[in-house]
Amino acid sequence: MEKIVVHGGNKLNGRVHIEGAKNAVLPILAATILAKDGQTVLTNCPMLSDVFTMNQVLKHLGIKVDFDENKNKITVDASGEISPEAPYEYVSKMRASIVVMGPLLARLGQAKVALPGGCAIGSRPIDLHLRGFEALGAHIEQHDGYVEASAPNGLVGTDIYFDFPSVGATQNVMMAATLAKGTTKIQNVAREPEIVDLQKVLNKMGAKVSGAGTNTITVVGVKSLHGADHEVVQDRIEAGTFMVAAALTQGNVLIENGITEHNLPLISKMKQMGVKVEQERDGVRVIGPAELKPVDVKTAPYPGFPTDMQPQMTVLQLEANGVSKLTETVFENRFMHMEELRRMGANFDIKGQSVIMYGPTHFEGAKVAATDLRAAAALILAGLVADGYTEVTNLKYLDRGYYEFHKKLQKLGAEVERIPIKESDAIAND
Ligand SMILES: CC(=O)N[C@H]1[C@@H](OP(=O)(O)OP(=O)(O)OC[C@H]2O[C@@H](n3ccc(=O)[nH]c3=O)[C@H](O)[C@@H]2O)O[C@H](CO)[C@@H](O)[C@@H]1O
Ligand SMILES: C=C(OP(=O)(O)O)C(=O)O
Repeated sequence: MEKIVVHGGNKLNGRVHIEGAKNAVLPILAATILAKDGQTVLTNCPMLSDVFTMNQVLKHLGIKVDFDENKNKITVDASGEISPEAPYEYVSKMRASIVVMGPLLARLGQAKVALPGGCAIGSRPIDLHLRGFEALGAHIEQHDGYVEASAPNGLVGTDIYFDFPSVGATQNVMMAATLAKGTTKIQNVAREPEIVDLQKVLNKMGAKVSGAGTNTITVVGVKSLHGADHEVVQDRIEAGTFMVAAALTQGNVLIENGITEHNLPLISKMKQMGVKVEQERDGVRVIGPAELKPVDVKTAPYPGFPTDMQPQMTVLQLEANGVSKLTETVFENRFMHMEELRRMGANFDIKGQSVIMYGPTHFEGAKVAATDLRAAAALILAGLVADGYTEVTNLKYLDRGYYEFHKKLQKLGAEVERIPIKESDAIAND
């Protein structure tokens, strides 16, 4: 086991390279299940533990997967016989594996996937996914911790309305509909850039999907799909995390090839706080001010403020001079990082879905533990501006979504290292 040790106080300066998006590549890997012919070649794939887990899921299904890590390239060949079952060992490691269900059901007329269960940020049910499959004509049964879907005569296109624009349900149902008979219209869908990226891949594979990025997606069913080549879209959450790092440390950082339009809610709030954000030829430049102004933020589905930037944003708000509020509307339990930040000197009250923060904070280095992926990033960010040393443990969460985070921070001038945990420390962390 390892920990990250940060010595705070350095301003970040320089350029940072951003990887392909975790939340785009995972559903795209699931989509490769649909290709009965040919290979799918994905480039700009981030080297993250979640990506390795999804590769394992595909391999378990009988699909050939080759990850050329030097080239960030994954080649998938799903042309042979495949199995309909994704077992608990894999699904429990990563909730996103539930998105294999739509492609399996579409291709095989059946799917058996372990129920993913809850996680640190909330309960995360899959009722919207299942209702979508049922509307397409699938029969659903749940037993022994598994959900089984079957449609022996194939799925049939229909009109579907989601009560909430769930990202995973949108992806799962749009993939299921690609091979359905007739047309499927899905309303109140998620509009995230990762949904747009999935639509691009599906269409390259021969599907007829339109509307991604709006609140209605239309899928005209086709007979079969084939492999395709695709470059995965940039990770807007990794980009946003480095934007916050620059703003927080009074730094000056160029986010290489940053896609401003994917981070508008974050950029708008940072500008209100006094941060300079400028589009340049090579990317987005972020310059942190001497003093941050307080702001109120509310998370919402895209194009609202992303919940995946919420923990990082709370660190920036805590550093601001005055009272800030953050309201979390997407997940019911995403303030776990706040108590760790309290150990570093943060002063705040949690009232229902909101946290009221009293800045500016005099962050002090402490031993803290990550509770989930973005919490891990937030604690490291706080360490960048804390007096003394901050030690962050539970890095398995960080590795789900950030590739060599400490090395990228080092390159920008932070004093940060990743080192093995001594046995005596590990006991304290159990
Ligand atoms: C791999 C991936 O892309 N993960 C992202 C995806 O997760 P994920 O796809 O799981 O997120 P959803 O949009 O589905 O979930 C959002 C909310 O809807 C609820 N819900 C969802 C489905 C359902 O059937 N019933 C239901 O009630 C969830 O409990 C949650 O409160 O979108 C989230 C919201 O932007 C992000 O935080 C995650 O990083
Ligand atoms: C919550 C996240 O991911 P996942 O849905 O994969 O847990 C995230 O990326 O912040």
